[in-house]
Amino acid sequence: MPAARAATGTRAPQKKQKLKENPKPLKRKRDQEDREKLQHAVDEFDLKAEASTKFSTLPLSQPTTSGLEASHFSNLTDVQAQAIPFGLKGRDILGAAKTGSGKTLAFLVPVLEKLYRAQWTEYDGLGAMIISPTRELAVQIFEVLRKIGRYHTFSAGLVIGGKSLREEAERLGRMNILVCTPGRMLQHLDQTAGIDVDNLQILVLDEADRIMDMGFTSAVDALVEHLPKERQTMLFSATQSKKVSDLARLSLKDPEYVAVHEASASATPTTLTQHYLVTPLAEKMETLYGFIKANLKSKMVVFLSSGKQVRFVYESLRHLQPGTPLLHLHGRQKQIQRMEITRRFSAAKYSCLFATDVVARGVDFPAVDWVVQMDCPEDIDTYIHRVGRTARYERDGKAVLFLDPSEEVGMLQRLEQRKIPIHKVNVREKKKLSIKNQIQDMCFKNPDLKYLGQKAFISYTRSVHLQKDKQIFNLKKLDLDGYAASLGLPGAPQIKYQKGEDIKKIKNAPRAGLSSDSESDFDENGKRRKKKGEVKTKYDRMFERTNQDVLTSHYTKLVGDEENGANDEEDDDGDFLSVKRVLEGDDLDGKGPGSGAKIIVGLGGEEPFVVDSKRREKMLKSKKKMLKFKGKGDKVVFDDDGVAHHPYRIIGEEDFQQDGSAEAQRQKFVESEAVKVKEADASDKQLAKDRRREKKEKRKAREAAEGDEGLEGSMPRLSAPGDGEEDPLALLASLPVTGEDRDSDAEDERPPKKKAKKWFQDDSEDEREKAKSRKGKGKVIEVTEAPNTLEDYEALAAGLLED
Ligand SMILES: Nc1ncnc2c1ncn2[C@@H]1O[C@H](COP(=O)(O)OP(=O)(O)OP(=O)(O)O)[C@@H](O)[C@H]1O
Repeated sequence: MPAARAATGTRAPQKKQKLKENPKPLKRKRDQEDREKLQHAVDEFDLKAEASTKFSTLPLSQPTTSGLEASHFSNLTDVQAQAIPFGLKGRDILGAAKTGSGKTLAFLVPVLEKLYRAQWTEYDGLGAMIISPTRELAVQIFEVLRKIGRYHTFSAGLVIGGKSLREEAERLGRMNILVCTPGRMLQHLDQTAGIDVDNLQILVLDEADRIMDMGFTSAVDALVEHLPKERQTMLFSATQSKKVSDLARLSLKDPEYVAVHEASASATPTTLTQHYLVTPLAEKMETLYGFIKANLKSKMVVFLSSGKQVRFVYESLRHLQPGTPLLHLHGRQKQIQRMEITRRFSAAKYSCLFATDVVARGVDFPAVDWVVQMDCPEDIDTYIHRVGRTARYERDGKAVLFLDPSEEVGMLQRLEQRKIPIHKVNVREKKKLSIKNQIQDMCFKNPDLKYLGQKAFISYTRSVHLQKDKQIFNLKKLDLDGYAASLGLPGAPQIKYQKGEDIKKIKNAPRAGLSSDSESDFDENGKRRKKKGEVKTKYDRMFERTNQDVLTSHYTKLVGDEENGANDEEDDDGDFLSVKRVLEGDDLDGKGPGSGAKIIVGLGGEEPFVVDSKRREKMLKSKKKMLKFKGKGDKVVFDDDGVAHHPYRIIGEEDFQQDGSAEAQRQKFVESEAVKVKEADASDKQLAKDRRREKKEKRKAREAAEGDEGLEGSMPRLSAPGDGEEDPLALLASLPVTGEDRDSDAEDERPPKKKAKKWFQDDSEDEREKAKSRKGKGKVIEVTEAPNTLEDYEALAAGLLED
């Protein structure tokens, strides 16, 4: 079939040409081959062979290799060398390695490789989910992912809250890899349409033991419910346990247990030097201050047990200006603030950061010299993670733990059990700096600080009370009066405890309302945004007004923030214990309920409302209860002019008849209205007359002014003849009129009204009239006839030039 052959013959070169023009199919083919080769290399990779020491010896894709090189990662750390090969082979992993040993790359590299080999694209939905217990850590993981994944084409997102749910949700549908915190992610899975997790290939839990702690478990359980069972799962932490219940929950299949530090003597890095010192609770503030002053040329993190402690210590030491930049970070700060503080501390050479355990895990601050544990950690895992903020990746670091004499024995036992090498040091008496009086003085002058001190006291004693390990934590053995005095308080607040709470549960509990889009309920100043349809009363607005004096902020905390329950940290005591307010000597000066004194609020009722007890504070929150203090109020109606009147009332028939018969009353009404109309008519007429007269007078005045101006215009006044004196206005009068002046004088300059044309006048006559009127005012070139000859034009031009 020659025709057919011919046809193929002609088509073949065309196809070749097309391939040349469009190299995409060829590239795709090459990529496919590369991927197949890579998969083969991974399959062939011998897990039993001697562990690799360099990334270049691992079967990794070109984009990952380039990303690692560009980020200056070439040698593998122990945990990476052990975990990455298992990860590449798709095995589930339980990874435990010391702090700062490089666990992040140990899971990020397998994540990138798995999606690369699966040729993951934006249309395949979510391929990998990495869960972190804190926002700070999530941000950090995301940054490392961005660095090493820069040559890949995957889309990656960070889901940690801080933005409105809707804003986050819009982008989620397009992501291949998500780094998230458990609560927020669960919220999206429950509420956001369009997230496709059915294809999820790999799930990672960083700081897995923390995520599996009380408080997060239910969120993780619910989250895992949404995910497909067929997936690879990796769990990493510096303090990992093999708890079977957790593995079952996450449906790990025959997991590989990568425990790098088990072989070593200690669970902490060898480059870390660890000390403890015994200082009574009442002297902790002074010991800390002395320590900071002695290490001004250091970068240190000081761990405290609660956000309130952090705030008080930060605020009071800030006033004392120790001589190094102070920063503070805790979980109740706004996200943007937390990120900014993290950035500033990371960039600082010397600084002191007061923090809660929100940065105890995973956060990789560069070059930290000291970790100070001012409050004893709740357990040894927390101790290990806290001290792990220094001595990271082959660097040296030092740590010191402050212990009350009552905590020493118990804590040392626990540390010994975990083979943690720690040495006792003594505080040099010379170096101790007494700041008690200064703090008391500051609290006396500054009620805000005193209020923070009270809160710090309460939260500290509460945390000790709630700790499970009673061998270490024993409230009865603590000198609480001395502690209160060290915080600048005149006496220890009396506290009532409630039973049955768990400190871990409280610490890990997601912030009330945060699981909803609560963060969007607050504006950047931390004020609660008005919800749709919510009516604000005068009373609400009154409490929103801050900065009028220090006490308003106390009230905002007491009333506003307790209401929202999430914005500030001030609001979570009440559930577990309550402070019996004692009217203290120095509180009788009216410093607000925070200090046990009175506040008087005027609510429009007969008597002002006096807030002098907890019960009355609570009453302020109930609009219903406040009604009786607000007075009764009268009903009024407003007329068209906005004037208030008492409303019309229907009177009884007897009363009505007293004023005469209905007809008589009607007549009377008509007459009275007629009189009113007549009066109104007379006043209207008078008004119209007055207006006419006014107009007439104005017109006359204007005409008179026009007459004067005509006269003046013909008499130059530069030097008034005869008077011999220079007129101060003369120069002004000779100047051309400015635009503004012209406007204001527009009335006067209006051309005289055009006379009606007489029947014998033609247009040329009209022109002549105009010219005549202009003659007196300046030079006018009179053109009697249209120029005809060259001479005519020359004469005209000469005239114009002269002008
Ligand atoms: N292969 C490597 N080469 C050089 N530096 C590395 C390598 N791997 C990790 N690092 C660096 O070591 C530091 C600690 O790494 P990473 O944060 O992953 O530790 P970690 O084991 O997760 O610590 P933690 O238990 O505290 O979370 C980081 O600054 C990181 O850049």
